[in-house]
Amino acid sequence: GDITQDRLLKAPDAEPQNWLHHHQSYSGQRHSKLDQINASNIKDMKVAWTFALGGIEKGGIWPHGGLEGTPIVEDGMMYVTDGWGSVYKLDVRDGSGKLVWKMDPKTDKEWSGAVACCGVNNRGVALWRDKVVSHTLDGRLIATDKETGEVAWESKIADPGVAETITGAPLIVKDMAITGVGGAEYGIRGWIAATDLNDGKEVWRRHTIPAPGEPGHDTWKDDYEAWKTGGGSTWVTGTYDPELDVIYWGVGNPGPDWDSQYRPGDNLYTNSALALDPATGQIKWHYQYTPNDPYDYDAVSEHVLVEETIRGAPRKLALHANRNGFGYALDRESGDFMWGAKFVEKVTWTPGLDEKTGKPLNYDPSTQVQQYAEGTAPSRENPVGTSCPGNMGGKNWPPTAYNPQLKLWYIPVIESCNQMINEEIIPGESYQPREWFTGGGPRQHEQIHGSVTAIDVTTGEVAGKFKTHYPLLGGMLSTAGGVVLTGHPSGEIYGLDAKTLEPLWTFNTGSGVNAPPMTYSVNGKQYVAILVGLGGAWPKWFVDGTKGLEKVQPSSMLYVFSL
Ligand SMILES: O=C(O)c1cc(C(=O)O)c2c(n1)C(=O)C(=O)c1cc(C(=O)O)[nH]c1-2
Ligand SMILES: [Ca+2]
Repeated sequence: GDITQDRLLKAPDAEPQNWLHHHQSYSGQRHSKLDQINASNIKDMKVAWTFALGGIEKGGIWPHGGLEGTPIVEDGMMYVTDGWGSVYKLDVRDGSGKLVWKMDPKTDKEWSGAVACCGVNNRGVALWRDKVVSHTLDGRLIATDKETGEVAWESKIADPGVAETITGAPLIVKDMAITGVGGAEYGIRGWIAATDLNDGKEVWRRHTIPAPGEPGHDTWKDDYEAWKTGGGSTWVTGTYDPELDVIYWGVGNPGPDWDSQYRPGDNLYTNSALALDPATGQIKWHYQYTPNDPYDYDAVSEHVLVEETIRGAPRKLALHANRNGFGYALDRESGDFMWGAKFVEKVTWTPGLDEKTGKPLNYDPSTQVQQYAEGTAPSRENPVGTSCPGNMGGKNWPPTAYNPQLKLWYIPVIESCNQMINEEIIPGESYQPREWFTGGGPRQHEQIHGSVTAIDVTTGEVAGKFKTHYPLLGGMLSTAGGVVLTGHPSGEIYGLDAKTLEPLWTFNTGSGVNAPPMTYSVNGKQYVAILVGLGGAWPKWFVDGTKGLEKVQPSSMLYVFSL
């Protein structure tokens, strides 16, 4: 069918059998109304069918790719991507998956695999009108005919000359594709771009690091143009509130990551939530989580839009689980801080958040280079800092889910601490286009674990934890059947009770899971689908902190379950 703006708006209620948005709805709740599979019968869930994708060839510095995408399903047709951006259309109507077409964008593997900081990643497609819209790691936006699999047009929107890459799925708002970019580890100046889907032309491009004269530029206090290489990537798909007509998008870490002395000041709009006007890309408000970040605690993660009563007043909220170990509820009309919740067991870099402002308690607005807790931040004087969460964060990109009946928000957690090493960046000398510009790097030093942590959104309190041996690198699905699903890097998929987080069902896929589950229904039967294949940042950044995972073999499979 024709995917209109009206259909995208109504999809989660009007057609719960389909999954039309990357985050399942504009609100990003990843909560499905389907309830055929529920807490009492999930124990009987079995493999219905599987499908093998490609995309695990080596490229550049990466030993192999993995799968991180969320499948999209419309009326019995499924669209999935592999890490190199090939799109597969599968006919899933008769309880199996048959390939209809494959669109291979012929991504430049050597180039893009050499400048992707964190793996050969592609998190999926979006649907618009009669097109499938997707990104490639080498910086393109592609519109493919849904019926034929022929490319209708493509547009180069990121600049390979400065190592800009694209790993996220597009967000479709009013005939535009909204795209974020990666590359902060190479000193890019981040942006969010809107492309007109009728002709592939740019509508606006909002840089996340303000130029001289723009609001926020005065938070870059150096005198050698650190803003030009200031990072602020935007590599995770945002959300959209159609009533307020606002796009919410998270911004990544400042560059260089671990030499915060190179970039004195708060470094707006890095590590911030941005509320954007979809017509112009103007910033309506911003909220910065970790000013002058020395740890790589980015804020790229999705902002989940929910409505709840807090301290007696109904609020429109944006929920965000930050790499710094805290979950936040912001009032999404004003950007005001509502509550903060520590969702990891161990946070060492700050004693907590200010109750009123949500800023780290040891944030000092009168200094230009933040110290935070002693010994945690790497610096030129003390090059080795040790901090919890570690540099992968208490939660990385894998999406959260929200159950509006239970008012519970489920976070896929990484429990870690690690050393981070400072290397001084020399103004005017250190920066080379397409060269690493991190000002140091991480070192793992202890085994990393994980959990699903549930937060009660009305209070901001932790309501439950399901502990996992390895960090959760995949993401969450919540359903009206009262279950929560997630995958584990050593191959298990868990179905948990939505209230108690008690495991009700486990299945081992035989490889590692690095992608979020989704659900759909066809001919009256509900299915749960998940891509399987461990890649992402893990093969390069995580290995010493996750003993045992080196035995997990690369794979590139789609698993689909039903009763
Ligand atoms: O700053 C950036 O531009 C950027 C981009 C990406 C990416 O696009 O995948 C990651 C990161 N940073 C990052 O810090 C990180 O931990 C990470 C993990 C992953 C992954 O897919 O597993 N990507 C990225
Ligand atoms: Ca980063």
